[in-house]
Amino acid sequence: MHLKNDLILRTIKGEKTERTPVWLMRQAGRILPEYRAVRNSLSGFKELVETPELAAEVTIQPVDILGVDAAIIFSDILVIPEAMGLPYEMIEKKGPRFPSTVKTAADLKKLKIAEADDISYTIEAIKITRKELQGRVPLIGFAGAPWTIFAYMVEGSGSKTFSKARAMLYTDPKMAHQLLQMITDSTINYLKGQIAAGADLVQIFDSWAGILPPAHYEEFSLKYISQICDAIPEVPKTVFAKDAYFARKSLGQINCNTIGLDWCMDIKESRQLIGENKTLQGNLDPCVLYADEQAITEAVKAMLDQFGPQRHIANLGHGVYPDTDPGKVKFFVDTVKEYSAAMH
Ligand SMILES: Cc1c2[nH]c(c1CCC(=O)O)Cc1[nH]c(c(CCC(=O)O)c1C)Cc1[nH]c(c(CCC(=O)O)c1C)Cc1[nH]c(c(C)c1CCC(=O)O)C2
Repeated sequence: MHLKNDLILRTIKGEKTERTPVWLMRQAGRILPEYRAVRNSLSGFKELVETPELAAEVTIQPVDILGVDAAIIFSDILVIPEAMGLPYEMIEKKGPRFPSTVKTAADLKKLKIAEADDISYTIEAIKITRKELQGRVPLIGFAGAPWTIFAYMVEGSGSKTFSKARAMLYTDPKMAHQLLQMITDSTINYLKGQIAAGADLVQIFDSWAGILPPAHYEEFSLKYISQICDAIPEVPKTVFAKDAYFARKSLGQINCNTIGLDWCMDIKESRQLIGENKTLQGNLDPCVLYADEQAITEAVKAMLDQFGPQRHIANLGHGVYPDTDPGKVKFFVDTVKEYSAAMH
């Protein structure tokens, strides 16, 4: 389908553009009252994820309301473990929980490699979204990085330390690699399904990258992210490895197009480490959006000046926080558009 706004795709190729594209991680859900309204009409988060028409509706809301330059499909990274045979629950105000976790070889044996068809609700949601967007903006597909998915499958929930998951890397590295490979194969199947359904680009979220020592990061995370990137030549790929400042040089060498930066990563230093051939995405501190408009304007300008006019997709350094005023988010989007247009 012809895209009326392909700023992100041109920026990823390194082309000169009329302004910097902008979207927000976790823009679908979390902040909009319009999302809450849809969500409250259902039994909970999972029902929304599994109802394609409504998932498509909340995917498009931020495009209509905030004016972002891309939609990201409404789903969750945890649909992969579920499709492999390890279901999750989403506990209101607390987050995800796995009633059973992977502890032993017997637990591993019960799992399978997921096919895209096992997550047909999200594949269907992508088809509907794509149709309803009518080419207004590109649609981003996504998955969790194998290490981050592994962390939830072994730990069973969120955690400050993920000590059960990290322990397995020392106590049974062979089993850890087996599980990581199964997650990787499942993720490749799933992302290929998303692309066939109409995703224009994909992002891999390695939310728990930063808790691994650098050598473990290379062995247990980057290796598998790299496999995924190599297996998906069809569309541009973004890798966001939160807190993995130590891995920026290696990330610059894998087969992806864009690297996401969190707000603690120095922009110029990141550009030096990653090199000139990748597009960078990020990286405003999500807390800037609690400040007044003048402070937001100054922070946006400082960010845009440091990234420069090319090979930059403006975003926050992590997902937008749930209690952020949507008006401030809109102001952020508008400010990026206005100031970057002047800069170009
Ligand atoms: C670690 C992780 C998860 N999910 C995700 C990550 C990686 C990104 C990151 O680091 O923030 C990714 C994700 N989750 C969701 C999306 C939708 C698309 C988007 O707007 O980006 C995406 C891309 C919806 C969601 N996923 C979740 C919600 C909130 C559920 C609700 O109350 O409606 C949404 C909109 C629930 C979720 N899902 C997860 C957690 C820890 C939680 C609870 C805390 C929270 O994020 O609100 C796992």
